Amino acid sequence: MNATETPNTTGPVLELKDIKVYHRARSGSLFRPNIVKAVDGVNFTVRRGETVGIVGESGCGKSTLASVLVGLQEPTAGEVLFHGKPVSTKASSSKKTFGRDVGVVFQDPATALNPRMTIHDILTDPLQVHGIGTQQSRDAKVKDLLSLVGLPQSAADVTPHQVSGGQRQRVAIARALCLDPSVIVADEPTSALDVSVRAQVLNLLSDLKRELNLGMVFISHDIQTVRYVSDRICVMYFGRIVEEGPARDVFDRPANDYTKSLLGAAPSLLHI
Ligand SMILES: Nc1ncnc2c1ncn2[C@@H]1O[C@H](COP(=O)(O)OP(=O)(O)OP(=O)(O)O)[C@@H](O)[C@H]1O
Repeated sequence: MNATETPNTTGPVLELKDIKVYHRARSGSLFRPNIVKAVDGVNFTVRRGETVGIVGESGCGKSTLASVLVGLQEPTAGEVLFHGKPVSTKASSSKKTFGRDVGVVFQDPATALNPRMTIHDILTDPLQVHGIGTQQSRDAKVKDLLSLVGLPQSAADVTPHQVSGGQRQRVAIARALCLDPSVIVADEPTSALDVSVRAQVLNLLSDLKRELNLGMVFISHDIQTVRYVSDRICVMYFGRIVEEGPARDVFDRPANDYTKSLLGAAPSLLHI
């Protein structure tokens, strides 16, 4: 992606403009293809120090949107702006620059982390790939990251499968932070975790956003979880954002019928 080298620090760090991702469905024919509009004209902005929550039911396009946000998918139409400048996933050298500035946390740390690598190596690998630092400075970075995410220093020497699920997700968060990104995209980061540790991971993400002044995009099917961490909420339905606003307003005074139905169906915060 073609990220800018001289960031504009006052405006949004990330901006999506009329993003569309269309797929050709298997059910169509060669001459009359059926088109699936996975994302259909999405606009939103993320500023440093704020969490934007994206919520919607399965199939509404959240994962597709996440893959556009982290540069894994080229949109059919629309523009991603990073620090005010357009980026393109087609330009591979600049994609690397953008990739450094957007950290990603996926749903399941058990599959997202290489089970054969020690946590030390998992955390130094992105630094090595980008040719950043010396062995000594990378080792120091691992120490800083482990304490930042609340893991003991001894965790560096073990593999992901030797720590608990909640600790594994902390490792994944540390890895997302190791290149000092300005934005984190967290796609269902607590859905694969035990209920008992979900709140801890959510609190960690909120603390890191504040401490590091990160922009954060938090994606979940669960409106209660999204409410817990988000400053602003975008409600997605069939590829579109049908409601957007400050988390409290969306929660207390939902304007859209779909948002109301999501809220009506949501379990209490105790279940997150
Ligand atoms: N490669 C593809 N080809 C055809 N249709 C696709 C493709 N990828 C996604 N879709 C469709 O696009 C829509 C949005 O999918 P997406 O996975 O983004 O939704 P989601 O909200 O993340 O759902 P989930 O939470 O279940 O993953 C769905 O109808 C899905 O079937």
